Amino acid sequence: MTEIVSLADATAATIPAALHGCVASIGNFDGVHLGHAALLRQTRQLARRLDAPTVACVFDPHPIAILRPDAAPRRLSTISERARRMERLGIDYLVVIETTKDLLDLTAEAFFDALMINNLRAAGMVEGANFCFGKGRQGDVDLLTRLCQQHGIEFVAAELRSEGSEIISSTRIRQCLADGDVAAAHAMMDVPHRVIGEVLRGDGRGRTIGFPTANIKVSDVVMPAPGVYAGTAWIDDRAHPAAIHLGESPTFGSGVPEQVEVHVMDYKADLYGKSIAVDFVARVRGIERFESADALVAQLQRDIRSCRQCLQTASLAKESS
Ligand SMILES: Cc1cc2nc3c(=O)[nH]c(=O)nc-3n(C[C@H](O)[C@H](O)[C@H](O)COP(=O)(O)O)c2cc1C
Ligand SMILES: Nc1ncnc2c1ncn2[C@@H]1O[C@H](COP(=O)(O)OP(=O)(O)OP(=O)(O)O)[C@@H](O)[C@H]1O
Repeated sequence: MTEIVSLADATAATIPAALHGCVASIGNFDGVHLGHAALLRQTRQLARRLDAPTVACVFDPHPIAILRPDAAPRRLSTISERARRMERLGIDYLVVIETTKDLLDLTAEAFFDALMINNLRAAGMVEGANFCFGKGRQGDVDLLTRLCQQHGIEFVAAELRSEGSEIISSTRIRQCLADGDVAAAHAMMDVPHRVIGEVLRGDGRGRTIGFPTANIKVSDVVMPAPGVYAGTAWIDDRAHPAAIHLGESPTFGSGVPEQVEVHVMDYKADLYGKSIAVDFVARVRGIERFESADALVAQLQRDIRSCRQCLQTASLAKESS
């Protein structure tokens, strides 16, 4: 289990002693994509060699939310989802550092002293070549290498992983989702994009047309572009194939732009009040306005077939990879 440790003030040496002497990596690790995973595996390897615990440090809220609130990106993954993904990579602790203006004002050297030396007393560090730290992102990997040398901390520079011709990053994955390309986001994270929320009562129209939908109130994560998607609904820890409608319902002149409605296939029980996780696997089509409820129903029947096919193809691709 990756244990979540909150650090309200990184400049006060309050981290639990169990983390002292760790091998650490700092970042946002939003989405815990394949680049992050490769880096965190190296963190694990170095920690094995040094017989040390493994620590990933993230900032919450995202630093941009403090520096330029209007430009702050929505997160790909909640903190607990990041911990869940890190568990499989052998990370013992996820330190969540509260981002404050004072913290972001520290020079690179002062930030390193506060977190790595006084708090974590790190034995090792692993970062990618594009890592920056300290006020105005002035500290780079060259400076980090020197600081680690001075303090007898073993430093490993992780190679940057790419997909296609471009480096994988959380920013790139957010862009894929904004374009509705959930399959590309999936390819870069190794898991589909996930939203989690409570099932609320909708207008009840879905049931009357033979396609009941669970209306989800989603937490503050990135939403893919409006459209119809094939996905998986996780109910009580069990996976069910699903057809997802994200956006307004122009046929009925109802709904709101980020409305998530999930038709869980082959499922009959009442879902109201339950919290469910929804994974976006493949995009099927855009939202359309239909001339009648019958025309929508005919399209929904085709959508269900397309969704089943997409899910089968995705699971075969996963098996063969
Ligand atoms: C897979 C799927 C695709 C849908 N596609 C459309 C669409 O293209 N246009 C539209 O107006 N509504 C679409 N709907 C939304 C239905 O209009 C909506 O689910 C229905 O109004 C039920 O809403 P309610 O449960 O809030 O009553 C789709 C629903 C599902 C489950
Ligand atoms: N593609 C990658 N391959 C290997 N390491 C990476 C990759 N992307 C980021 N890293 C490293 O992971 C750590 C955490 O980085 P961070 O969370 O800022 O990732 P990011 O995906 O680049 O995010 P953003 O898009 O918000 O800049 C840093 O050491 C960074 O250099």
